[in-house]
Amino acid sequence: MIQIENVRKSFTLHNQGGVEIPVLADAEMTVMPGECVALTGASGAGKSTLMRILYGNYRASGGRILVGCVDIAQADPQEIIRLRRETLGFVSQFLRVVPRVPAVEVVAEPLLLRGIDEDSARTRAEGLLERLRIPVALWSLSPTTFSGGEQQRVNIARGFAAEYPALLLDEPTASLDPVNRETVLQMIAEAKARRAAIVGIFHDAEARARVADREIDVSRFTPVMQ
Ligand SMILES: Nc1ncnc2c1ncn2[C@@H]1O[C@H](COP(=O)(O)OP(=O)(O)OP(=O)(O)O)[C@@H](O)[C@H]1O
Repeated sequence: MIQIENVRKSFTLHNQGGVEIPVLADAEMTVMPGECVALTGASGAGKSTLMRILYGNYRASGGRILVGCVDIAQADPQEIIRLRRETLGFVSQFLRVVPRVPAVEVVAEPLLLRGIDEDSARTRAEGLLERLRIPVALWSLSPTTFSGGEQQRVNIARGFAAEYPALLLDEPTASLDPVNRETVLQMIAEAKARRAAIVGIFHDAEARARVADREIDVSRFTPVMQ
């Protein structure tokens, strides 16, 4: 479902004399449907960079990144938008809050974009908010004023709403209490059971051990300095 081959990435710092920072070289990885792969490695190894490349936020300097049959390294912006709508979800660490949009609409949006009717989308969104213990009184409010953990749960509800075949998770349990953390681990297990291919960064070692089938240490892709 997700396959990367020979991926390279270096950053050019244009505002600092064009300095090149090589971050990844010869990165390879395959994630099958129903599998969860955890990216590990020291701080600065390139875990977030690899996730952003997989989501199409950063363009790889070379190589192939297949999600389904789309090569993200070559895809144009329209193809990436379609891929994100139909195939690839991303639960980032922080919710990008749009003022005045109620939490329930934030969660339902990916479903509406897929053409699901408003009532069904809303029912599913409410079900997820309830499961993640967001108080009903907050559903119709913008998450702008929500606590860190509440925002993270709204973000998780949004990421899991559409049941994507491929899912990227960046620290999904980071600021959660034990009960909600347990719910999220269960949701990840259910996504695997419905054959989603998952790539995650989990600093929480116990969570990682519970959901990940394999670990890939990203430092093995650190370029050798000449
Ligand atoms: N936009 C950018 N411009 C320049 N350099 C960047 C950029 N993003 C990341 N880097 C560099 O790439 C390297 C890898 O960073 P990255 O955030 O991917 O590491 P990480 O493994 O996710 O670390 P952490 O566990 O601390 O989040 C770092 O040296 C960082 O400085």
